[in-house]
Amino acid sequence: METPKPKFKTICVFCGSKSGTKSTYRDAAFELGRELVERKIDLVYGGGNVGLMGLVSKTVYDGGRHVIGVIPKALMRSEVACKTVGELRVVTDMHERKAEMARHADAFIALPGGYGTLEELLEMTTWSQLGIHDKPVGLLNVDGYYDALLALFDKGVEEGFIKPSSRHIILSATSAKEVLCKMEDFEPIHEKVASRQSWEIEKLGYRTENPDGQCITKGSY
Ligand SMILES: C/C(=C\CNc1ncnc2c1ncn2[C@@H]1O[C@H](COP(=O)(O)O)[C@@H](O)[C@H]1O)CO
Repeated sequence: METPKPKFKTICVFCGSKSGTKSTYRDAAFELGRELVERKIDLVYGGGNVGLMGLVSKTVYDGGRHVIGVIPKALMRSEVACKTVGELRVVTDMHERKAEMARHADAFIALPGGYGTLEELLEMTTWSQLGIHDKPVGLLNVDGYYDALLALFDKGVEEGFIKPSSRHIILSATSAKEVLCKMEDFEPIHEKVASRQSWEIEKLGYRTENPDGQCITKGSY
């Protein structure tokens, strides 16, 4: 019997530029890296060699998969270029970085992290809500790190700020295997809109079109 084609070719991982205080965060980063290798999935990420970012990228690279790091000029220092594994793409700013990471990825996963990780996770969630992309967004809730954030999203639904259907954009799980399974089963919430719109994220912006190819939304990140 033929092995089914892997659903994702490249996954973008958002995660801390620090490793956190518990070894479970490092274990989860390593486990995710190994799981990507096992499933023959390539990695795109923020390009740093520090914290959980460094751990995931090294694990995927050492496992023989392709790794693309996308880093803004301002964060780029010569010692980083030497230590970062895989292919390094230098972009002009943080906005271009996010668009470039999204363009390369078939799906997104966030591990524990700080403001940078949260900002990336929430932006990809917002783009999904708006129908700018229809790629799965996974959240690895290691050791309950994201419990408070998930509770806030539930409150957002209760208080009428988040649509119940949008609450399901973020696919949360406690292990790499589980989150990847959920992502494989993901059905885009914007199925109709997405099929009517063609979307593309170019280096400096995005554009969505109606079925006649006329531009209906255009902007830059
Ligand atoms: C250049 C180096 C360290 C500087 N730090 C970062 N390098 C690359 N990418 C980064 C860096 N800091 C944040 N990011 C992006 O945000 C996320 C992590 O931020 P957090 O606040 O630590 O959660 C991460 O996904 C990156 O895309 C030396 O390598």
